[in-house]
Amino acid sequence: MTQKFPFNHFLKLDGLSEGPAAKKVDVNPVIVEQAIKAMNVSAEPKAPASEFSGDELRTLTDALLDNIKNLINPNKFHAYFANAFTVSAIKHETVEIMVTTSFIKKMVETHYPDTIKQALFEILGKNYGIDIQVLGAPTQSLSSNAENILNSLKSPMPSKKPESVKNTTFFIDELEPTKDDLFKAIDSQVIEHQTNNNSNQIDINKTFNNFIIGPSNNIAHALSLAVAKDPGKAYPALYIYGNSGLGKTHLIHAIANHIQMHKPSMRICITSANRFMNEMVDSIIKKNQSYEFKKKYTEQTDILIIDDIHELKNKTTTQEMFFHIFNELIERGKQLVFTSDKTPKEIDGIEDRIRTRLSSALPVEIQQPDLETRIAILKKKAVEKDVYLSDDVVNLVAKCVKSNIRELEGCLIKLGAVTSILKVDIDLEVAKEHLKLNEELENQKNVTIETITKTVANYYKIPLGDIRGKAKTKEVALPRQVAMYLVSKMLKPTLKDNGQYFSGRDHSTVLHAIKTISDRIKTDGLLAQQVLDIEKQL
Ligand SMILES: Nc1ncnc2c1ncn2[C@@H]1O[C@H](COP(=O)(O)OP(=O)(O)OP(=O)(O)O)[C@@H](O)[C@H]1O
Repeated sequence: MTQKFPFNHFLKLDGLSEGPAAKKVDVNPVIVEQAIKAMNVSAEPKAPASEFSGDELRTLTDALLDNIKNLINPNKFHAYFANAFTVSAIKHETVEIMVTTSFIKKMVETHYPDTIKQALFEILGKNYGIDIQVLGAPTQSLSSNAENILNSLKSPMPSKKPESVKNTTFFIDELEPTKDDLFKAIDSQVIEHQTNNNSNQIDINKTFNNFIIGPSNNIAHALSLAVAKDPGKAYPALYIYGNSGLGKTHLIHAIANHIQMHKPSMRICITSANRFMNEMVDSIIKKNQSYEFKKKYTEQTDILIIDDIHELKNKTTTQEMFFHIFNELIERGKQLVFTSDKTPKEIDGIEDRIRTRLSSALPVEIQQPDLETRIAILKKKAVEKDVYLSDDVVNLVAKCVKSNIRELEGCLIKLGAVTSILKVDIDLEVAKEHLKLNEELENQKNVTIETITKTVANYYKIPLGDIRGKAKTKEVALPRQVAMYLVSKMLKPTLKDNGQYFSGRDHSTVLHAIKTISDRIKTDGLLAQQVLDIEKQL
């Protein structure tokens, strides 16, 4: 063997084998030795075996980990190196490295090749290439014998060690197959969050205070608050509708929490259409207590809130009961609130008399939140859940997850779990990897000042030239302001560039337009809706 680097030098370094980088675990040194030897047996007859012995490779691994530990963030070191990384061979000018999962291989290859090469240079005094493989994955140079031994290393060590190896310790904890378990733990935290549904009781965590308001939900929020402040009076029946995960359930719990706090004597009944049906079936069929059931909802309820009312479809007996309860509560001046993912017209399988009752309620839609609202929601939830996310990670997630706030929350839960379980900081790469986000795809939607202004012009049915031109009539003034507002919001150009496109208007005109529209959409529901519709088309 030709010694091509000062191995003797680094073998003499003090404390290498005691480096804090790796946790000590008990392993069978005979198996380890066999594994390392086997890894060096090439399936290709011409490929040379490692130029170094198992002991030397182990010492090199320790030295490398010690060195890398000083070069990178401790959390990242813990996640990608401390329990996951070993030098398996050195052939010619290349150091072969084994890691425990393909995710780690990808992260190390993407982010740390230079760090590893620098550390190798510092230890070995010369430049080496690196070749990273996943432990247990078939590689060209591993013989089947080596794979068998690696597999035996990956399975848990027998709890009883042979007498001869007691008290022997090596730094081989990268062989513990724990990463999969960790990822499963992360997934299960997300699933637990998604399926946690307590809507038969008032959820004290869903209040008006932590409901973020934006153009997509400001009217629903305002009407819900009005109902909560003056139940049974302002709007005796409110019907909140919109797609899944946009905050309907949050709002009904906010109403209930507000009433409970400010009018504690009022009796609130919050349920879902399915629970209402199950309770009814239970009380009528099993307990023969139809009267008690009806009494509970008519005489003992001041506020009846039913989530997912569309679930009444095709349930004739439940619809019948609901019809009577609805009428009686309205007659008594009580408050009713419903949510649904459909308008009353769109619900199939309900009787006309139910449809007309539901249609008599004040309808209000919650729409898909815009980017700013999504960012605000993420930031608020991150603080609530004590997960630190940098602004660029928040922006990335909000940009990629558009249609559902529950999904946005799911991302946050996942990132929180990644931080606490894998002990890594969340940066853009980690977020993209774990959430499988593709920012490039989002960016491919080529929104330009031209496309925004054309979309506004089409929406208001006026020629593009008029919006960009000098005319100051009422018909074009508002669309032009909307266009300037959207250009500023979506593209963030300078005020000068923004005005330039609109016949060279100056920065104060653009500033005035942006302020006018952003102020007005907070109070003018119609305009808020128009702006939202245009944004959706872009
Ligand atoms: N504007 C908002 N501010 C803060 N959190 C929100 C907002 N909108 C929705 N959320 C949160 O998003 C999650 C999903 O919302 P919610 O359960 O109210 O949706 P939904 O419209 O009732 O959906 P579904 O129809 O599937 O029941 C909840 O955890 C809720 O707290």
